[in-house]
Amino acid sequence: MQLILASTSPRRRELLALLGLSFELCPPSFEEHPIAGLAPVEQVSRFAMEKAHAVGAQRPEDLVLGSDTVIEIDGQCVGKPTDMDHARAMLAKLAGRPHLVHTAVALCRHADGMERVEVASATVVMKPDDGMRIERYLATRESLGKAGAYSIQGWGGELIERIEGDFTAVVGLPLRMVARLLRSAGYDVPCDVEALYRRRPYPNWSRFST
Ligand SMILES: Cc1cn([C@H]2C[C@H](O)[C@@H](COP(=O)(O)OP(=O)(O)OP(=O)(O)O)O2)c(=O)[nH]c1=O
Repeated sequence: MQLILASTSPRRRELLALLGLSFELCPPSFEEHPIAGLAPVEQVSRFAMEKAHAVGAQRPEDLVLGSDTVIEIDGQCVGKPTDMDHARAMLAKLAGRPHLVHTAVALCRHADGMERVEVASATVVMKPDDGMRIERYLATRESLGKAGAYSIQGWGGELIERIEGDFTAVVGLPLRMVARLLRSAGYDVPCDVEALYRRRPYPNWSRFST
């Protein structure tokens, strides 16, 4: 049984590789169509499951992992910015306050109908904008392609005061949860996950670990 990561995200590929597993990458053919009125946790679960099933339908014997990350603030979902102005508006909204980052992990295997999905949520507290911090950050061009328009593992770390929760959930793949889900689906994960969380071998992980 092959493990497939249904993702185009380099961050998810790097994070899953930290578990020391061999896996194949398959981009899901998938478009995010948010459903109005759906709570952010339900929305993110649906997207993760849809990504997993988009690949699972082509590879019925294999174990497919899909994931999705959204930000929640004031009960609303914030996804990825469409352009730099959108990124600026997102960061201004997040500045000086806490928000939630939800990352869903979905597993499916079409051959036996197995599917499961779970969400890891972390709180991220942003520094207030000092009139320059956001503009300086936008100049790094890191915002595009990132939920909430920032990258905690990159220069975006400068925008963040602290986090409460799993750092890897903020980056886009909560590894403790992934290992547990894979094991519960009968997949061998030989990695010592707790030792990995003590070593924190990813940019900014040690800085923000809780
Ligand atoms: C908040 C945050 C998000 N992100 C990224 C992780 C995800 O790639 C992205 C959220 O968008 P997603 O839509 O969850 O994923 P994606 O389109 O990038 O990749 P996939 O092919 O798996 O659907 O934001 C960071 O890299 N760092 C962060 O601090």
